[in-house]
Amino acid sequence: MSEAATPTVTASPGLLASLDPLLREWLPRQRWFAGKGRPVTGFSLVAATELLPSPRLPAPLGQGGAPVSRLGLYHLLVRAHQPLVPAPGAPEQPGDCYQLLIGVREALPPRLAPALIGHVTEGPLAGRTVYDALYDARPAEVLLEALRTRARIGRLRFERETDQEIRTGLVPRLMTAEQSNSSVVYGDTFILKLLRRIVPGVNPDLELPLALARAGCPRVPAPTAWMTADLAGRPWVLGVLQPYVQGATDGWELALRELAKGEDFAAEARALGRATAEVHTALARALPTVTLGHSQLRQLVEGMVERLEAAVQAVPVLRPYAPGLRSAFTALDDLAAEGHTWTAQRVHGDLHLGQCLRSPSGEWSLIDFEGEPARPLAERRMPQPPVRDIAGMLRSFDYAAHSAESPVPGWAETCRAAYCSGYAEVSGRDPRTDPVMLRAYETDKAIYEVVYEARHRPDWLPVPLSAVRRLATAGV
Ligand SMILES: Nc1ncnc2c1ncn2[C@@H]1O[C@H](COP(=O)(O)OP(=O)(O)O)[C@@H](O)[C@H]1O
Ligand SMILES: O=P(O)(O)O[C@H]1O[C@H](CO)[C@@H](O[C@H]2O[C@H](CO)[C@@H](O)[C@H](O)[C@H]2O)[C@H](O)[C@H]1O
Repeated sequence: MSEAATPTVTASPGLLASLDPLLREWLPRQRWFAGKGRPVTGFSLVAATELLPSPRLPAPLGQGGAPVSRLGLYHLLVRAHQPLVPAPGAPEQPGDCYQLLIGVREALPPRLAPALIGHVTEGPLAGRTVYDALYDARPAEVLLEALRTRARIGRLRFERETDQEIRTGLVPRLMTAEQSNSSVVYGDTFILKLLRRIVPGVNPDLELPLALARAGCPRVPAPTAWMTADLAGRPWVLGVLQPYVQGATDGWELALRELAKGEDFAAEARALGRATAEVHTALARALPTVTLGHSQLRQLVEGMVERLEAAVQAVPVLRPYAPGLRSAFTALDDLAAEGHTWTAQRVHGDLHLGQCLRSPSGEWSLIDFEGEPARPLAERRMPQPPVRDIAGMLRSFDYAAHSAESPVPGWAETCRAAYCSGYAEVSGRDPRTDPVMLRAYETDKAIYEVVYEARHRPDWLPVPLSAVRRLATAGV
């Protein structure tokens, strides 16, 4: 029986207490930590699974003189407690749940220095060093082996599509790019995305690619296997394994490369429009669609107005544009009041150039169907007008044009037109024939981007702000 398939204990008394002070320091420094700006004041354990038993001190010899494993491995789901606001004495509450893979060693070899969480001084792991085990080959192999063998370990469930095989001996490497989650590439054959912030229920990052692949849509890397936790009778999606598109370039990189050469991007933008329409058409066939009448539209518009108001509070530079931006939303409500209806369906939910991969043979795939992670899961899984994704891509062309070292006049406009034409060729619907909905979603996205940039990349703030200026006056 492989180590990964060995049934193990699902909790180790005192484990979390001994890690607590180290995690309080380490967790907020991670790129994927969603509660930035507020301290972590404690943790509660959602689930703990021992995947490899921890080394004993001093490291003993096993039977026949063979050394016993020097690596322990825990899979943890922990809820971080944080104050509601970053003020001293503010009431705290259990917040987001995070997935951690904790490696335990007596000492960390230098190659694992970037993975260090800290040295444990108390409790069952006292005297050992703990670290983010995804940086280490052996723990990453344990996960792949569990997926390959469809293991069940404690509450962890490793599933695989019945017609998909995973061969052994694939060498893992952690992707080090700054991301919302953590991904490990295995021998350039598979990529395992481990979700970091975990929510109960079906996650669209598995649900949608699986539905698309099963419907025969070739525009997504088809999930090969996935990992869930069975908690309180519900599956919590923890990770998805997909084929790795070797030599792929993402749309953002490609667009910037073409811009630097002064080239237009129309042919690729058209292909991206076609790919988006293929995905939308397949999603509309595979999953429910609904008709949005006035009352549903009103709710949608109210959501947009609320986000605008919250954004104005968070980023006051938006204030002078608020009336113009609001008019983009009320125009939509007016159209609905006249009896206009729209079809809503499952969509990508956070589409931009960085979410599109082009293979060396020129085929486009869409990835990362998680939606906007900050929004509640139920909202992310609701049918929505497909124009939402289109607006996301149009914003992305605008971002690329603004990021060019030497601007190419008309570049974004050409991309927009080509993308919409490509979309119309496949779907039969040109998004430009629905300008009120398009403006409303572009406005909503630009406002989101203003908040995102103010929080994460203040140097980029002028990019969405220039769109805000344009969109605030577009209806006047
Ligand atoms: N199937 C794939 N083949 C090749 N590279 C991929 C694949 N899926 C994701 N990637 C790479 O991994 C990066 C992160 O993936 P993504 O799903 O966007 O994760 P995150 O939610 O962490 O941002 C992508 O930008 C892309 O470079
Ligand atoms: O990468 P995520 O899916 O987590 O998305 C977040 O980060 C994106 C930036 O990395 C941000 O996208 C914005 O910047 C992009 C260029 O870097 C641009 O192509 C997008 O159009 C623009 O929205 C995204 O908004 C945010 O959710």
